[in-house]
Amino acid sequence: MRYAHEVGKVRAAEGALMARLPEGALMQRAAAGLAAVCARMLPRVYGADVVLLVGGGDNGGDALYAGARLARRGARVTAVPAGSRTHRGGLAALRAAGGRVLDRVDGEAVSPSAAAVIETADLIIDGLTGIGGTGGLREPHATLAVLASQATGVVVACDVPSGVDASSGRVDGVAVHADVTVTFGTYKPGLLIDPGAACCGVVELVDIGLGPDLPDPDVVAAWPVDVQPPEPRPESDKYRRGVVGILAGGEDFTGAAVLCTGGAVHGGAGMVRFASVEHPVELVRHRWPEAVTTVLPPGSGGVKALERIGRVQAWVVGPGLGTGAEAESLLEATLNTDLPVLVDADGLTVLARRRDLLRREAPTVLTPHAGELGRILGVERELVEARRLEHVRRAASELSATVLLKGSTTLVAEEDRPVRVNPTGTPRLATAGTGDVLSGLIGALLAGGMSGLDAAASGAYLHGLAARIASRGPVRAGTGHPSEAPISAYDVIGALPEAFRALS
Ligand SMILES: NC(=O)C1=CN([C@@H]2O[C@H](COP(=O)(O)OP(=O)(O)OC[C@H]3O[C@@H](n4cnc5c(N)ncnc54)[C@H](OP(=O)(O)O)[C@@H]3O)[C@@H](O)[C@H]2O)[C@@H](O)CC1
Ligand SMILES: [K+]
Repeated sequence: MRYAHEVGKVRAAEGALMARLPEGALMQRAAAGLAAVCARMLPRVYGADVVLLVGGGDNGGDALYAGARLARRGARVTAVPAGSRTHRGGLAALRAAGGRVLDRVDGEAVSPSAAAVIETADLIIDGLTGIGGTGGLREPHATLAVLASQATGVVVACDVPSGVDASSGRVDGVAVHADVTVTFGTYKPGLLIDPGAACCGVVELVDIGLGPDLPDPDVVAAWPVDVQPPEPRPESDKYRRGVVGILAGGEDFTGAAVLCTGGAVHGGAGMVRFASVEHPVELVRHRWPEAVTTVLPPGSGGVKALERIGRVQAWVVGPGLGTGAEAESLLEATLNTDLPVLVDADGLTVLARRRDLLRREAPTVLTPHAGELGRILGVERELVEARRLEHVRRAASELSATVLLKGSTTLVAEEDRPVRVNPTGTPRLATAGTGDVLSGLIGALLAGGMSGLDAAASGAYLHGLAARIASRGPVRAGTGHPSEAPISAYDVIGALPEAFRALS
């Protein structure tokens, strides 16, 4: 796992470690790591034009010491100081190494000479704000951040791209858009969660020895080895591998039923039981003959319906189900069982008015997007998008459920556990029906015996990986990048076997 700690924990660990080290040692470790990454980014350090954007705190100090190291290797280093003060030791080190220091930038008026060096630099180190940054960037930092983001040189953010809130990934206003972020001691949640994550480029972690002093992480992101879907054993039969029951679709909404069932069929379930009214059942039978289907006559109550369907090990309720009395009765019946239940889409709309149904012991997994979560919590969608970590945690705690918040950087939260941030995925996943595939897939993993947190996080991982596999073609000659194509929800289902194989 990649571990991320919020600012308070980083500072506490730093304090404990600094007490055992000579003064300035930690900053030298950070600066050495930063300079080493910068040197790797340049074709030649000797003669390269390097600009340091230097804020008033230790983040600026790191940039100055790293700049001094590059200057000693022959780079032409220019510091652009911003803010009311500048790190003294760092400034002296840069000057001693032959670096140039421009006049301090005040207000919005960045001098033409400062703007010109930023524009033409081979590499820009962003040392405006790190973990000490609070709120939206003030001037002149905001203008400098925009100039850096627009420049043609490589932008390397020191610890955190300035303008990104290190603990949450919030960005109020502008932020530096880096090609590489060199972060010290531990990842910060804001480097893994959008909108902050989108500002980071590639994140490089520099070990400065904080490890032994760091407590449990606040946020974690899986490596492939951390994702371990249930493996069938030689003695497994279809019942022991887990039967997932899907209650989805209606006369008007049939696609969700077919896609959700497809996610479960390719998600490793031993058997998929699908139940709905006649039309979606016909379509599911046609597309997924593997599924065992049940037609629910209109008006059949929830408990009776579950009896007709037969035994399952986990339920998925909601995609395309509608939000009326029948949908509510089915949702209530499944939540009254002692089985794991995943609630998605229309099921979440019903839950928004029936939160009482969530008083249960068995695992409950909710898979909202920002709008659905906003409806359940009674806040605007935009606010959820802007503060994803805060809202997913709040939902998990208030609803006593595992909550998977879909979107760019999908998050999975459970009370008192580190939040899982999904590292896979592609913006091409933002297309109709992919959420239905995800809920079927997670349902299969739940039925296979995974906990709510593991099933949701592993499902998100596999789903995002399948989307990448589906959208990416061969590497384009001369670019080093794979070609890409738009994908459909069906393509994601089709790529699930390869995503599973990539983990084994
Ligand atoms: N912890 C560790 O383990 C280690 C930490 N290290 C390094 O120290 C960094 C933390 O340094 P830090 O505490 O001095 O804070 P920092 O990020 O420089 O920001 C403070 C400055 O920013 C300013 N400022 C704030 N908000 C602003 C805004 N919205 N808009 C504009 N300005 C704003 C604020 O201004 P003020 O509020 O004082 O006017 C002040 O001048 C950390 O990220 C890492 O790089 C490593 O060297 C060693 C290991
Ligand atoms: K920075």
